[in-house]
Amino acid sequence: MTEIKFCGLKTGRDVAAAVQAGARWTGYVIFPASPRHVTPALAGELAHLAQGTETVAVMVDPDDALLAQIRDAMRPDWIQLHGSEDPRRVVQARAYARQGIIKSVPVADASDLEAARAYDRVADMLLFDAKPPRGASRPGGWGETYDYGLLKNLNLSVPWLLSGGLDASNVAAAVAASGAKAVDVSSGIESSPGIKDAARIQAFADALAQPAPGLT
Ligand SMILES: O=C(O)c1ccccc1N[C@@H]1O[C@H](COP(=O)(O)O)[C@@H](O)[C@H]1O
Repeated sequence: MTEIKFCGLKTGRDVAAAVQAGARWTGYVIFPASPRHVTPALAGELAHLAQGTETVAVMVDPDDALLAQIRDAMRPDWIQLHGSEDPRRVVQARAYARQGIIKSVPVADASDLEAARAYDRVADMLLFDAKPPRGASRPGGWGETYDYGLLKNLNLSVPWLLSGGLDASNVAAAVAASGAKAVDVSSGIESSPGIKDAARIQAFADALAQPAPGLT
C-alpha cells in the first residue's frame, strides 16, 4: 500500500477529508507567503483533530524562536524543512519534533539527486519535490512536475516521499515510474490555491488503490 501525506490543510473540513481518505501524514504549512499558511496556534488545533495521523509542520528556514513556537503550539510528530537548511541545521531542528525531520530536496535532473546524499541518515526522511519556478515566492506547492523516473533505484538509508505536481490523474503512474512507497500532495487536491477539495482528496486516495495505467 502506498502511504499518503496530504499537505497544506487549513480547516477542520480539510483534516476530516484527509483522515477519511486514509492519510498516514497530515501537513500544515507555516510560511506566511503561502496561500496554505496557518498560524502555529491554528496548526495546533488542526493537528489535534487529525486523530490517527502523524502530523507534519512544514517550515522554510525557520529560526529557533519559530521552531520553539511550533513545538509548544502543535507538538508535531515531524517537521518538514522545505528551505535551504544545511545538514547541521537539520540536526539542530530535530530537537523540536517528536519523531524527526523530513528534509525536502528540489529535483529537476539527475544531478540534483546527489544533494540528497548529504542528508541521508541526517534527516529521518527525505521528500523529493520539483524545483519551484524561477523567482517564486515560496519553495513548494506549485504543482510542478519532473521526471519521476529519476528516483527509481535510489539507494538511500532513510525512507523517502515522492512529491511535486501529483494529482489523481498521474499519481499511479508516478509511483510506478519512481518506485515510491509514499507520496505527498498539496495543490493537486485543491480547487484553487489554498482551497482543498474533499472530492479531490478522496479521488487521489482512490487512484492509488487502482492498478497503475499499463499495468494489470
Ligand atoms: O504548499 C506550499 O505553499 C508550500 C509552501 C512552502 C513550502 C512548501 C510548500 N508546499 C510543499 O510543496 C510540495 C509539493 O506541492 P504540490 O503537490 O506540487 O503542490 C509539498 O511537499 C508541500 O508540502
